[in-house]
Parts: sequence; C-alpha cells; structure tokens
Amino acid sequence: MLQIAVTGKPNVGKSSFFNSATSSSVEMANYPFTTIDANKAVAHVISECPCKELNVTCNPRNSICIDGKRLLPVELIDVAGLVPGAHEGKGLGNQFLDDLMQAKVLIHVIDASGSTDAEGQSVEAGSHDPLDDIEFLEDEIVMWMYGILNRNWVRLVRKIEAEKLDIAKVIFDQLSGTGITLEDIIEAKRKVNPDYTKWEKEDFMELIRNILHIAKPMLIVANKADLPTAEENIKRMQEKYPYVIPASAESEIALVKAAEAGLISYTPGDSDFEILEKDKLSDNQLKALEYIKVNILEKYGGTGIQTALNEAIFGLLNMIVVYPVQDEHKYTDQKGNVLPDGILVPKGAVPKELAYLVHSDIGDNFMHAVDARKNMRIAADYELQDKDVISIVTRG
Ligand SMILES: Nc1nc2c(ncn2[C@@H]2O[C@H](COP(=O)(O)OP(=O)(O)OP(=O)(O)O)[C@@H](O)[C@H]2O)c(=O)[nH]1
Repeated sequence: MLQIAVTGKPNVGKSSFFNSATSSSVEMANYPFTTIDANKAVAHVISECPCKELNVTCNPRNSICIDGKRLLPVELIDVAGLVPGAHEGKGLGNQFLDDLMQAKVLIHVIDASGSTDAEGQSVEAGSHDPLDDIEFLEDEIVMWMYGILNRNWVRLVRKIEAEKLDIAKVIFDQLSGTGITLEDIIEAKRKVNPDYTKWEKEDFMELIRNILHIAKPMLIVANKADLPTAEENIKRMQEKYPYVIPASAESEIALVKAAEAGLISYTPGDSDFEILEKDKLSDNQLKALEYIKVNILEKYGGTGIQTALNEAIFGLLNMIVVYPVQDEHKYTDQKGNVLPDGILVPKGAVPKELAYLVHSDIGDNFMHAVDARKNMRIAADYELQDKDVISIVTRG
C-alpha cells in the first residue's frame, strides 16, 4: 500500500491530523485493515468510481464505494520527533529520518497560526513565523543525507576512479533503504557540476535537494487555520510554495464527533454540514458549529484533511486509478465481483506495469491487455488513463 508520512515539529497538530484522517476508515465495516501499529493506520483517497458511468453495481474488494465515490486505502505513518538537530541524533534523531524515508510522499503539518515556536513550545498566537518551519524540515533531511554521503566520500571517489564505477550507482548504494531510486539520482545529478571530483559542500547540498524534490515530494498542511492569526500566514505560504492546503484538524474532529452522535450530517471531505438535532445542541455547541461553518468550511471549502490526502496522491505523486478485471464484458473478477479493485498507478504506466502491481505471477505471464470499455486490445506502450477498466490476458 502507498505510504504517506505525516510529520512536523511538536504541537502543530500532527496527531490531530493523523487521527482525523484515519478515524473514519475505522468505522467502515468490512475494512480489512485499520490500525497497523502504533504509528501507522489506514486512511483513504477518494476518486470517482466508474460504476455510475458504466451503469453497474460494484462489489469492491480492496476499497469501498459510497454513492459512486471510490475510497482507496493508503497508509499513513505518524512520524514524530522532528526537532532542530534531528540529523545529529537530537530527539528521536535518525529513527525519525528512517521512518520518514519509508514514505513516497511527505505531509508536513505546520501551525499556521504561529502559536508554537521553533521547538514546539506554545507561544502567543501570531508571534512565531510559520514560514521558518517549512525550510526547517527540508534542512534536517538534507543535513542527514549529507552526513551519509560525506562520510566515505574521499574513499569512494578513489574507488570510482580505480574501478571505473558509475557515480550515480555509488550514490544510490549509499542511500539504500531510503526508497530513492537510481533514476531519481540520475535525474537530480543532471543539474549539478558534472565533475564530481570537485564537488564542495554546496554541490552536495544542491544534489540532495534535487533528489528530495524528485523522490520525496512534500505537501504543506497549514493547520490551525481556524485561528484568526492563520489567514495572513496562509496567504504568504501559498504565495511562496506550490502545495499548501489550509486545514483545521480540530474542526474535522469536532464535525466527525457531532456526526457520529447523530447531531449533524457530515461526511469527511464535505464543504458543509446539516444540523439534524438542533434541540440537543447547547448554545456553545451551536456557536462552535457556526464558527467552523463560517471560518473554515465557507472560507476554505472544507477542513482540508481529505483534500490534503487527495492532493498528496493525485497531485504530488501524479497517480491515477485503474480497475483490473478478468471479464471485460461484465467487468468482473473470477468470482463475479464487479469492479473489485481500484489500483493506484503512476500516470504514464503501461499495462504490463499494472499487471505486476496486481500480482508478480500476472506480470510474469502477461501477454496483452484489453480496454474493457471499448472491448479493444491495447498496445504494449499504451499509457493507462484514470478510471480505465482493463482486462489482463496471461499465458496458461
Ligand atoms: N485551534 C486549533 N488547535 C489545534 C488544531 N489541531 C490541533 N490543535 C491543538 O494543538 C495542540 C497539539 O495538537 P497535537 O495533535 O497533539 O499535536 P502534535 O503535533 O501531534 O504534538 P506532539 O505529539 O507534541 O508532537 C492540541 O492542544 C490540539 O488541540 C486545529 O486545527 N486548530
């Protein structure tokens, strides 16, 4: 399952974000996996299910369909321990960085209201500039990777020369376990001085930043957007960085709780709610709900939690959803389940890559694929499209 790391300095609302993003999956009946371990749980991203358009009733297996919306599971990892000096082993140090590197995409939770200082201590709202926190995470990761690469560099350069090794492959081996691919390194290296024997600290830093931007894209969640000091900071963040999602984890938690109690009707991701039991709500509760409506839902179009997850997968990672089936006429698997699985694949993937994502045996025995909508065989280099329904034909 695709992994998303949720991180940020202490007190910014990481746990609140993590809990609000994963609690709704827990409620879902027949969900095969909920809490994986203490700091991992399943959340979901939402995509339009092809069932409506194909006029069929689907029987999802790896996902859930609610009113034509397909909820696809992703794994969230709660990575606590970001403190200044983490790369030198402060706080949870390298454990923090190892955990972070498991994920394909990072969600960096920021206290947009500026009420926590650089170390995560509470301060007067608006007195800390949250823009300073954005650079700080990347700096910690860069310094940590620099430490790894720099450690044996002189010896490695000699070895590269003596044994005529490929520099990108050598860097790749040094960074093993970080999920960074050889292709990522080759691409990142193009923009730095080609003569690696002359690399200074700045060249390493540039290379590492390039690698990070390619291999570990980062989404900024501007949390605590409900506080009055957040608005101006959010504007400044959005002007400077491409992926900033205003959010209020606390509002999401409040709305989900009220919905669970039957007081309002609200589904995560909605941009509005409806009060069902006005008489059972106290004046304070009504005021709080009104505050959320005006200051979060109407202002930002939602609490930002579901938007952030969707943006991480479909925006930053550029994924699409493809539906493999066995019977291209009925859109079913072997057992007759209609549109059983939605699979997240990177945009640009071809049918054989989909086959491997379904199962390695199916990949090994892949012959060709059929576009079930058009009932037509597709070419080996056909780029899969979002919501494609594909039947894979295998040998034997
Ligand atoms: N106003 C407001 N407060 C929030 C929001 N999200 C979290 N908080 C508050 O911020 C404080 C920290 O929240 P946590 O979720 O524990 O933060 P954390 O980043 O996990 O903190 P650590 O466990 O210390 O790393 C708590 O008092 C929350 O109630 C939000 O969206 N709005």
